[in-house]
Amino acid sequence: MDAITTNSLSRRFGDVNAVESLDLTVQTGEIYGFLGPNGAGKSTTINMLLGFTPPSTGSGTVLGSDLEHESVAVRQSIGVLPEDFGVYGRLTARKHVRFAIETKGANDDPDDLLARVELADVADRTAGGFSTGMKQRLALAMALAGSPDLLILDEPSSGLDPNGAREMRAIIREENERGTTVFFSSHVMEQVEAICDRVGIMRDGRLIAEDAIDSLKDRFDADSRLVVTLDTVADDIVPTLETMNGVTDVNVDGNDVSVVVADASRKAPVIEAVGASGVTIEDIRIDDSSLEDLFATLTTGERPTSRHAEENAANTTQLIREADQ
Ligand SMILES: Nc1ncnc2c1ncn2[C@@H]1O[C@H](COP(=O)(O)OP(=O)(O)OP(=O)(O)O)[C@@H](O)[C@H]1O
Repeated sequence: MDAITTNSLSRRFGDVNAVESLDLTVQTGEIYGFLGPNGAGKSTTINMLLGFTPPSTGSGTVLGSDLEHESVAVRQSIGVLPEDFGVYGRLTARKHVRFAIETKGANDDPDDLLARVELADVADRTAGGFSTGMKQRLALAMALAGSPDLLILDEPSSGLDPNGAREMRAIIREENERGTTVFFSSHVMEQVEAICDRVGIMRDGRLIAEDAIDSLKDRFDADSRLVVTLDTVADDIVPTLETMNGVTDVNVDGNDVSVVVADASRKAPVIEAVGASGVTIEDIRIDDSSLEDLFATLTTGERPTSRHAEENAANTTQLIREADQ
């Protein structure tokens, strides 16, 4: 049995097709990253999986239960970290987790779950005063109650500092090793690339690509970037490289010449051409296309150049900064 299946699942809000004809299969035991830019339809999909938002058309199952007509059974059997988790301000962290355990009919020790998310020290504090990251950790502890077979996490690293994000990844891996299927949405590519078996990429309500990350990179013929550090950068190096077959972009930053090649086999001729210009090569670094570049390619329709990749990296940094605040 697959953990999640959807069949032409669609949801309209007025004129907006938030999700359109979504056919999704999440296999039991995998970590599936559900990607897409803001407004792509990720949360609407998750809300339909959880029975919070009824589909306009289409159907689906979660752990074998119908998402529309058996949503209580669905929510009972899975662990959920919702997008906007609201705490009960006057209840302690322990009471939150105890409530989740009771709801699931489980017998976990609340303090064990709080320890897993590094909140053991604040178990007796009321959650109203928790920071965004602490609330996110508390939500994760609640999602883990009852050792669910499926975790559905909406932007799990949102609000977490880099340490928190790393711990979140470690918990996801541990749960997965225990046999839990994990479905999580994100627009922070680094999170996804680090832990997912497969990813699905949404754009404007549609699933535009779905595969293992390496297969996606191969399929979309992802770029490779080569950074060559020289003792001096000759004036004619950029025009020489730009006219070479397979070179899509050249940039100079100090003594670094960054060259993007559309096909990995074009790297060697680039290095030869640089060497033949009479300068000394001090270092060579190869940066194969990251998921960030691939994401930009698929979700903006543009083929990313180095500049785009830098902007994407800056966006990621900005997201992480925002998450830290
Ligand atoms: N309750 C609603 N009423 C009206 N429009 C909605 C509603 N919920 C979602 N939408 C619209 O549906 C589209 C998809 O939104 P959704 O929240 O699913 O995207 P998302 O991929 O989760 O985005 P984000 O990464 O920003 O959370 C957007 O255009 C959004 O404005």
